[in-house]
Amino acid sequence: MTKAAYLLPVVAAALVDADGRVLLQQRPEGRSLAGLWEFPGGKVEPGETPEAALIRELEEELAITVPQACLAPAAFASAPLDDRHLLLLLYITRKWTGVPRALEASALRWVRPADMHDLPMPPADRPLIGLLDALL
Ligand SMILES: Nc1nc2c([nH]c(=O)n2[C@H]2C[C@H](O)[C@@H](COP(=O)(O)OP(=O)(O)OP(=O)(O)O)O2)c(=O)[nH]1
Repeated sequence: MTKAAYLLPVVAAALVDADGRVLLQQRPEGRSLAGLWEFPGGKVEPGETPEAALIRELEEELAITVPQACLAPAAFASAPLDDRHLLLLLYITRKWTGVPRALEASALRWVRPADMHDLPMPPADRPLIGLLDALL
């Protein structure tokens, strides 16, 4: 059996608009995976629930507020990431307050899942595209 690497829990959101498009953000220069298009979110801090972490990240990154009841667990990804092992929990949300602004990302873009195949995304996100397409 392969020895498990240190698990890195990350939460992310597929914000879905009325046309079934999903908000992606571009990781800025100077960070790991720079230039790639990702789902907004980030690392779960020690002592934080996944949902609280996601609500915090969405405020910090996009200046939007999402009620916990509007976060629907949807899919996950499991992939090696450097010397750790990423466990990415993806939630779907269709309701939030505020207009998303790129406070940390270099750009935002609304994309249909079928069109995500043509965008550079982190390798862990690839299996999530088909799952999202089936769910939306
Ligand atoms: N938010 C988000 N992170 C993702 C996705 N796919 C993926 O591999 N990741 C990785 C990138 C990061 O290593 C980690 C998210 O943590 P973070 O966004 O808070 O990371 P960070 O830039 O602050 O820190 P670092 O990676 O530069 O060390 O998960 C995704 O779709 N959304």
